[in-house]
Amino acid sequence: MPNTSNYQTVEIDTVDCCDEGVWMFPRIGRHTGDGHTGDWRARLIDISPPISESTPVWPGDTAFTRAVTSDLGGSDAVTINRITTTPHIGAHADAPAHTRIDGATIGSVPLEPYLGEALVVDMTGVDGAACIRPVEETVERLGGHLPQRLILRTYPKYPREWDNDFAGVSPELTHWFADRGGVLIGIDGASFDPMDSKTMDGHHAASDRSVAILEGLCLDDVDEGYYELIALPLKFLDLDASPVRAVLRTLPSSPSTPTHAGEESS
Ligand SMILES: N[C@@H](CC(=O)c1ccccc1NC=O)C(=O)O
Ligand SMILES: [Zn+2]
Repeated sequence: MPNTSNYQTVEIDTVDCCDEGVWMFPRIGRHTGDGHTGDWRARLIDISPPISESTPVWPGDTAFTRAVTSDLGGSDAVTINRITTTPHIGAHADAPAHTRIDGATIGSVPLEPYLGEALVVDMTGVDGAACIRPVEETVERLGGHLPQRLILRTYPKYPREWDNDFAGVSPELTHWFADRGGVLIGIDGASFDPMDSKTMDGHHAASDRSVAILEGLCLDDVDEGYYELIALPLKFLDLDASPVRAVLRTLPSSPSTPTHAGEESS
């Protein structure tokens, strides 16, 4: 059978990030969309922090623990763990049910927001909640295109321990983005609202505008620019959130994607 796919996996590199590494899946192929032709290499960048018993969680929330219930190291035929954890751990998706009594649970939200083109914006120099101006500036600098997903980097280095001072997402940014067709906002901080919030305005703005929420993304070494986001929540029917395995796949237009226009790919 001829390979009719646009892409071929050719090798795997790893680059350090968040202890466990950003995985790079260099792929080579012919990209025929976006006006690009010829060979290019796509990388898969893992933006999920590792989950283990040392992963920080919200003070008072349920930490990750595990216990072996069946053990290959003993006399059992298989190894099985039992886990206990808050679903708000590591990279995770919040459901409307997290802040709304009648809100949808994570198992019943639509999946489209969690897959597709995303813009990563560097907010590391911004004080307080992520706001509109840096997004406008980045969009302007990159040629004016605003995709439906926005990923906000506020940490120069993702914290290994709990940080009380994470930046939330301003409700104004969520409304501005939703007005322009936005369907998802992701952030590296632990929550859309500051730790002392009682009103959860950042979460409510997202629910009001049907903007999906990702929190706890590890964006170390991710440059500003356009990527494909892949970060599906699990189908937990009754839960308020779900961990996600979040990755960014580079596009021909992503930072440092080499293109060799005109060359034939095999
Ligand atoms: N909004 C945070 C979680 C959160 O707010 C929280 C988690 C555990 C215990 C208390 C919390 N918030 C306020 O009391 C999140 O979405 O991950
Ligand atoms: Zn959360």
